[in-house]
Amino acid sequence: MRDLFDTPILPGLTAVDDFVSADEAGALIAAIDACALEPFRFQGWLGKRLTHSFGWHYDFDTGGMAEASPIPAWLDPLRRRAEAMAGLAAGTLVQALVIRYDIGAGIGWHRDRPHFEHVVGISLGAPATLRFRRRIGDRFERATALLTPRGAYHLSGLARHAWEHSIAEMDAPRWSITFRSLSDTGRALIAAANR
Ligand SMILES: O=C(O)CCC(=O)C(=O)O
Ligand SMILES: [Fe+2]
Repeated sequence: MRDLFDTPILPGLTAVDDFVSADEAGALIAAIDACALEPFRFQGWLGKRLTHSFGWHYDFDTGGMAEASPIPAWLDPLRRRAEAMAGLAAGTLVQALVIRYDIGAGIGWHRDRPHFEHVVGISLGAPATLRFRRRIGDRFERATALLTPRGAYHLSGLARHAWEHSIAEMDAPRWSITFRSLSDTGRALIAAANR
């Protein structure tokens, strides 16, 4: 994503508009709604956004990773396009998390779990602002990226690892699909847990 002067807003953040067509977006939203969506769970607390993972499931209650049902056929072509957009080899993005944000749902400040490396998100429904912050001494440096409906973004490098991101509570419904690759840390943690 670039500003008026064509410089990236954050190193490691790229975004494209119109990643999926309007027809595809309608079908993807219907397919997400047909998933067994559950409120995001975090240490005994239930979030307002509804989620379902494929490929791998990171459990925020236990801090563990478990294999989940495979990425379904309806997501596979999109995953391939997400890999191409991010310059990743086919088969790299092994997790898909689908989310529905109803009115009043958002996502608080976080960095994605270290088990994962690349993050490619597809935004459906209402536009949203992805907010970024990183602590510099006693203050926060901040940046924002507009997530246009049907657009995609890729987080890697500094945007992925040094900055936190969040989305304010929505005032209209939004759906997202985020594909992730495993990190070396993630592979090591999975191997250690299976020993
Ligand atoms: O909905 C989105 O696009 C962002 C989701 C997100 O940041 C996450 O699940 O870690
Ligand atoms: Fe995230």
